Amino acid sequence: MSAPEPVLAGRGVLLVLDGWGAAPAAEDNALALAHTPVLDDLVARFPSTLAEASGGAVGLLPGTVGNSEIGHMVIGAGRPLPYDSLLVQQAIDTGALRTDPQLGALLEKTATAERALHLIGLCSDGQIHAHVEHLGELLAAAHAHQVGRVFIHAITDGRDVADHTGESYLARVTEIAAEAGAGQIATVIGRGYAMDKAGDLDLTEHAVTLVADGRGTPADSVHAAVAATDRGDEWVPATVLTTAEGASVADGDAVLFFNFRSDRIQQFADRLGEHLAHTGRSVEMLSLAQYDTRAAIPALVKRADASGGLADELTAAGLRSVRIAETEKFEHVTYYVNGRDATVRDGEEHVRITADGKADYVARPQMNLDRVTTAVVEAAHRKDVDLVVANLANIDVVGHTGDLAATVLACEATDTAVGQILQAARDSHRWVLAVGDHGNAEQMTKQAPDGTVRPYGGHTTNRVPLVVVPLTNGTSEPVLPESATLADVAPTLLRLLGHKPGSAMTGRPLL
Ligand SMILES: O=C(O)[C@H](O)COP(=O)(O)O
Ligand SMILES: [Mn+2]
Ligand SMILES: [Mn+2]
Repeated sequence: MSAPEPVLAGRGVLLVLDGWGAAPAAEDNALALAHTPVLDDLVARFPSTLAEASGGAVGLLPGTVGNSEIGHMVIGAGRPLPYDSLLVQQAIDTGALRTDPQLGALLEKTATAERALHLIGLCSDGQIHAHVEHLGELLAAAHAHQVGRVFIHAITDGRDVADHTGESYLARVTEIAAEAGAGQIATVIGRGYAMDKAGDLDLTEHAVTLVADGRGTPADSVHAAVAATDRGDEWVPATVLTTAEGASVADGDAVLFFNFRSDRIQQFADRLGEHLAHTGRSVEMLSLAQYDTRAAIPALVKRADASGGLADELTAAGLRSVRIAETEKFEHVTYYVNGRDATVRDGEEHVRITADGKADYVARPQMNLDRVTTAVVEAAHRKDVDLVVANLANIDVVGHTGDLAATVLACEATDTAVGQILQAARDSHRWVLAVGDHGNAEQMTKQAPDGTVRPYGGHTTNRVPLVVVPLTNGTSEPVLPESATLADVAPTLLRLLGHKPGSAMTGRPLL
């Protein structure tokens, strides 16, 4: 007779610790510096492994840091998904982007009517929202179609790349334009204004009126633009370069957004479209990849299919899930885990914990973790909930500030919350799978292009801890494979729930 199955199927908790990466202890590893007895014990005492969460393992270009969108999409899909940045690069490599009929028609029309083309996007090689090198292909197409006036409305980063690197990326934009034979930087603004996703339209308005109406501080160089603030690249104020004449968007012009990720540019794209329409300007818009804007914007690169994931399998099995996160990561445990599908399926409940007042992550690294934890504990005690899916945002969101001390506090607050959630799971006879969606806090400095080591709040290519606290019959603890990827999470969750992996899943159950 075979040995009894050590792992019992039952109800459980998927706990995503956003930004929880694995790296050796170091003076810039906030997770190692933090006092985290719960997480230390969790990894030491229970079946655990390290999962690939970046590059080709999740559907990104090799060597590319992970991000929350693809991380949660792959956690849900149970397979790597070609991410928008990969699909854009493939379209560039095959020549498909440069010869795209939609792009060609827009450029032809703009050139013939002697109107201007406006390119808007994040100028860095962070590869989370955009890649500055994609500009080269778009500018080359504009040059080929002889578009006479091409204005680049540059958004500076400082969040996905080391801070105070904005000027070097803008210099690269100028080089790219010269190589392509088209384009000049017309305006500069920080992503804090242009890429807000929290609905703060006052911030967005700075970017809208800058690009549409030229409302900004005049500057005679990108150096002057970037130097106009000591708040870093994320908060460069709306700046108009006096070297670019007549760069406001006029009636009949064309706009092309070159961020490949939607979630932080869509608020700006929507508001710009509304502002131009309200001021009687008819402007055609295109986006490099598909956006979730209210008003549809034709996209040059379409999204990969992400259906057949966890959400579909839970529904097919008649299982109920509750999705819990605070605002910054709410879309991740719902829309992205579900494969960028906004359908709220039967048996799926959403709990969004909203912030009370304006977020200040350095001053309040605990964010709203207490209320998130309370909601997770409550859901865990419900017998009608098969799977609780929760994201604790602090390690990543505070990590993005680049402030090491605040991030250490965020890790410690997370540790306490995980302790409470593990206790609730024990009390309610639930298994727990805890996993990071990409790395962040384990590396809080990075060498900048000039060789200096600077604070770094961006993501990493490090593997992420994946730990299972199983329900067992007390015979033996399962052992997880030495290596895994985020694609193995959904098959493992279904196994822990007593179900087989979905037919579309290429990941495998880890126990
Ligand atoms: O948008 C952000 O906050 C960062 O650029 C990316 O972080 P995320 O991928 O964790 O959302
Ligand atoms: Mn994340
Ligand atoms: Mn992040």
